[in-house]
Amino acid sequence: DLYSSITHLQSALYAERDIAKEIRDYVQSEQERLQKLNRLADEFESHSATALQDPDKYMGNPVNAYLFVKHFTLDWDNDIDVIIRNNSRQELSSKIDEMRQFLPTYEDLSGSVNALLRLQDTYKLDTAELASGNVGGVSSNELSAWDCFELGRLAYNNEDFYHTIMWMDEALSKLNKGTTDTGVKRADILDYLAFSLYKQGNVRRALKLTNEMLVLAPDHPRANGNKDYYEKLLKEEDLNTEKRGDDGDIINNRQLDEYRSGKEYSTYEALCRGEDVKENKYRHRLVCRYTNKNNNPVLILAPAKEEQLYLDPYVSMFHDSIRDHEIHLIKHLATPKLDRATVHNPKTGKLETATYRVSKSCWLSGRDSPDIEKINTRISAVTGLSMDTAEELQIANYGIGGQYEPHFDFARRREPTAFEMEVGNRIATFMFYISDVPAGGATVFPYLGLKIFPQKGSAVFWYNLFKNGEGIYDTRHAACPVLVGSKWVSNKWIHERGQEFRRPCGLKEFE
Ligand SMILES: O=C(O)CCC(=O)C(=O)O
Ligand SMILES: [Fe+2]
Repeated sequence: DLYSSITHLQSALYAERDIAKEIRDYVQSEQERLQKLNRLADEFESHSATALQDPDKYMGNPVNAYLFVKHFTLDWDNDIDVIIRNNSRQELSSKIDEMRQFLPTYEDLSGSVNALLRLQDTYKLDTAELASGNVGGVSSNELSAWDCFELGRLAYNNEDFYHTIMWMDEALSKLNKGTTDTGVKRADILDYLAFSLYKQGNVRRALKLTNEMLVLAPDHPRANGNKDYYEKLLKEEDLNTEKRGDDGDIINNRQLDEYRSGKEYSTYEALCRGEDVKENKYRHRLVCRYTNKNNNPVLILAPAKEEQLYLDPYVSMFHDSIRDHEIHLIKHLATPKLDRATVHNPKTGKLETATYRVSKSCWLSGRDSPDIEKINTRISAVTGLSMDTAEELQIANYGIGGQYEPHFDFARRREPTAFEMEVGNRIATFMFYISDVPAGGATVFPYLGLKIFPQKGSAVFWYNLFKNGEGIYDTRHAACPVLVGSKWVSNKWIHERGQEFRRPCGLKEFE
């Protein structure tokens, strides 16, 4: 999901605008064509009316006969046919077909639904709140009963009955509130809802809803069969087990938690929601300070504003460490572009304007711009580390739901290729936030209990390796799913080689 990019959907917005223009042009030319057709009908009417007064006399005139015949042969092919035929409609639909490549697909639809459902779980978002257009405090468009129904249906197709129930319930309640929705019928919602409830073990409510459905659609074949089946199941249950005592809504968060195995994942999700999961051991010793390692001249006028976040392992944040114009440049260099170009179309043999998606590299170096080189110099000044073995600046853009699950930035012993690298392992990570994120998208360290919410222009820095070269496993970290907005980060990985004098190796972890 690292690159689940929002820029793709943004390109679709341009395509939407262009399609609107094509439709307007089409309507305009159609209106002109219809006017011409009207005039043509007028001409035909008056001509035939005159001629039919005395057809023998009229056609007996050779000039009249010639003009009449010419009208339906030469004139027809040259002018009239063009007016009658609707070429522009063909043209419109082929232009729209051409633009389809930029428009969202069914794959995007299921991607966006999966993202939404995942966010709903991670951030414990209430279905009704979400449907009313409140995404964790940020407002969005409201969902209609039909929108909720389709969301539930997509979950159902993935056999995700848990979410099907939530969204079908919401579709029902929207319908009950009497929104003027024609897209979905109550019986259809009940159909999906009842079956999903049965699948999740809630036979009692499944039966109740199936009975309700049979009132609306008495001849529904599946519902009649299901009703008998559910009744049989419940009778057996009554005979074999004690009563549960309620109407058995056993779908709750506890079930979901059990489904999500592993404590790390739940710590990760709790941190993402902004919960405090651990006391920071170093809280009383952390400082905010101006740093200038090695009295680097780059920083004498504007020392780096450092905020320590953790001491062992060392994690800190550098505020205002990249300028707006640099951020602008980085995004510009890294964004896939829609370019218009005039090209030769082999089908028509003409020069035509076409729209292309031009993909730019997500890795930037000093070769791309001298400003990127300046950024390197600054990272070196701030961290005191050499940039000789730093990788190119890596740009990542996370769209809605985009996340990066817990991982290490250094290579483990069992990944031999990384150890064969001449530049060594990744000794440290320096990561810029180059956007704000309205909701979600924190960087979290589950073992340290650290949660860092992106601030445009700030950077996070940490060491991945002890002085003896061993990996610091406590640096395991993750990027939380983006709830609202688009998150941009830019990573600089710094390697061991070249740091011999700046951060000398030791035999132990710290000496
Ligand atoms: O985007 C983030 O917050 C973390 C990214 C990260 O850990 C990585 O790219 O290695
Ligand atoms: Fe990372």
